[in-house]
Amino acid sequence: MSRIAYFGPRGTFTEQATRALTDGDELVPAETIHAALAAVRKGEADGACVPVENSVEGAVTATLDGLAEDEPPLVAVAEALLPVHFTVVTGSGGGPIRTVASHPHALAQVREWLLVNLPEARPTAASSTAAAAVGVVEGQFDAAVVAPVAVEHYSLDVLATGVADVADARTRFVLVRPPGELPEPTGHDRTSIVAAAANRTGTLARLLAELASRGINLTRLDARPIKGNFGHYRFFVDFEGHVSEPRIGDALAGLRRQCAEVRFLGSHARADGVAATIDSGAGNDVFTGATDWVDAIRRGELA
Ligand SMILES: O=C(O)C(=O)C[C@]1(C(=O)O)C=C[C@@H](O)C=C1
Repeated sequence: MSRIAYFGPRGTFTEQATRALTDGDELVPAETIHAALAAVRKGEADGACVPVENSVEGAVTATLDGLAEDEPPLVAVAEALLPVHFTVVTGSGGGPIRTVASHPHALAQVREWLLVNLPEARPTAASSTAAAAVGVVEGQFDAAVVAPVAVEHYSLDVLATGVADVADARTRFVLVRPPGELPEPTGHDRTSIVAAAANRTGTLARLLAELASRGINLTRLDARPIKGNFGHYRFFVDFEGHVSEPRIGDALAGLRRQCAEVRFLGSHARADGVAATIDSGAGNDVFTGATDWVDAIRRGELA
């Protein structure tokens, strides 16, 4: 049985994702994303589950920075995609609702609902949706916007369920571990890297050209500042394919040549099961064939 840390406390969306990604493992809540990742780095947990991106609010920056900056590196081995529909809860005491707390991502995803349904309540940021639930139990806030799983853990009154300004909102979560055996390729994989490229004309274009010229489809591009170096950025690039494929290996080698600093963040199956689009003339057979051709020349068998 593995010990898996997750962004908690108990009752977050991340707990729901962790349950979906594990089977009989011991799940250990951590108060922050940083603490969940640190538990793995310190050897206190075998893996950690953290949110990466939300379809409404975009990147979860604490996760991106934690994966890019801290040592030792961690690698994503699986992902989960959860529909994000919130439950709005209150304490059992009744009374007027003057404050409504949640994770900033959650508050941003229900802003219109709050304006219509709780116009008098002041939105207040909490470290996670579940931390907001705890705050309601402890009398700090009158209401909270939480994950459905939170009502299993805390004694709260449910005011509304299925709350979301954007009906199709989703968050993607990853399970990260120390580098080790990689997941098998499935044909519907995602590879993630973070690269710090030199601040020169065309650097980002050259980096992306390594993927485009090999017919590799991007699934996400984010930039985060390199702290203490104003104007310098790291680029997070997710793309279709698995590092074990010749075409992806070739692209990674190209990226390595372009960038002073590249960190491999994992290759694993996509939760949405979308198969990689491979342009004609850019399949693995073409890459293997080209390498075989060079090898034959080197052996003196071809000209
Ligand atoms: O606070 C939680 O419940 C989380 O798991 C974090 C998080 C996020 O980081 O976006 C996850 C999903 C929702 O979009 C709101 C909050």
